[in-house]
Amino acid sequence: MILDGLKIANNRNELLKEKIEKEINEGLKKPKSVIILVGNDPASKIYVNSKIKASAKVLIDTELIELSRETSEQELESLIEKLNNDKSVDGILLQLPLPKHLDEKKFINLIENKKDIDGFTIVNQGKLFQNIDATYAATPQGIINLLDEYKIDVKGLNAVVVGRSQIVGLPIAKMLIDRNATVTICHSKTKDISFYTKNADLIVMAVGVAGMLKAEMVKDNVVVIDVGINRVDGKLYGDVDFENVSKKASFITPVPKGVGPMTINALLENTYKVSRLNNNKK
Ligand SMILES: Nc1nc(=O)c2c([nH]1)NC[C@@H]1CN(c3ccc(C(=O)N[C@@H](CCC(=O)O)C(=O)O)cc3)C=[N+]21
Repeated sequence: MILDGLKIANNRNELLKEKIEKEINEGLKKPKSVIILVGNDPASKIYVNSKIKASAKVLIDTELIELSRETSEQELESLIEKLNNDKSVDGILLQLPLPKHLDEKKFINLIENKKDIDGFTIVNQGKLFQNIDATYAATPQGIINLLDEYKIDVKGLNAVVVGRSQIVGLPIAKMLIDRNATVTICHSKTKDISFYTKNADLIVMAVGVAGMLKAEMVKDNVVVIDVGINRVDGKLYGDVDFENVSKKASFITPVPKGVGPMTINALLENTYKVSRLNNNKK
């Protein structure tokens, strides 16, 4: 069965829109996020545009600030500080990757925690790891929302996460542990990934290698979550050999229309959340 991320995300976005609409009628301000895009990476532009479109549909205002590839550290720093201090701005999203001369960690952590709709700052990441309510990273949160919507209970499952990034692999592993899965994290130096995946009830692929998870690497009835977005000759592929793995899987996400739209939905839900915390200060 295909886990229809697009449909679920659309449903959740519709509910969010109704909630925001009602609050606007009651006199509250629209939530507002600012997206900072440095340089003109074509993939980043596509993602940013889809975030702006999705925001408009749920009545969240967005402002896009495009900076040149040559933006200095000083310029980016003062922009983030200005947005931190602007009470009309609820959320700030610094689109990654940044050009090489700009240190991503440094700038992400300049964003005020309460405006960090990505959940990427040290404090918000730390709050996830200490089970304190916060904005959590959108892709792992979106995956959990998708599993919840399909009532897939991960308790007691052998879960294998392939990929150990700060923004997907590590936080999804933590979220799955919290839901009582037994989690193994594999990565580029793992000797034999299929040793782990063959015994897995749930696999999260988040590495960025097109078609890496093959049918012979999984058991029957596995649940497969594909976070990969790999563009090959203009076509989009996940990290899973979908055609063959889908024959063995009980549930599987497609690419596109799987995790991607759920990520955007989680970002919108985070934006709404921070805006309502910020509201009394406007
Ligand atoms: N600060 C920051 N926050 C992010 O959340 C962030 C980021 N930087 N940098 C890049 C990644 C990537 N990302 C995606 C979001 C949606 C889709 C998405 O909706 N994809 C569509 C397909 C879109 C297409 O055709 O390319 C789908 O899967 O159906 C994909 C990728 C968010 N990211």
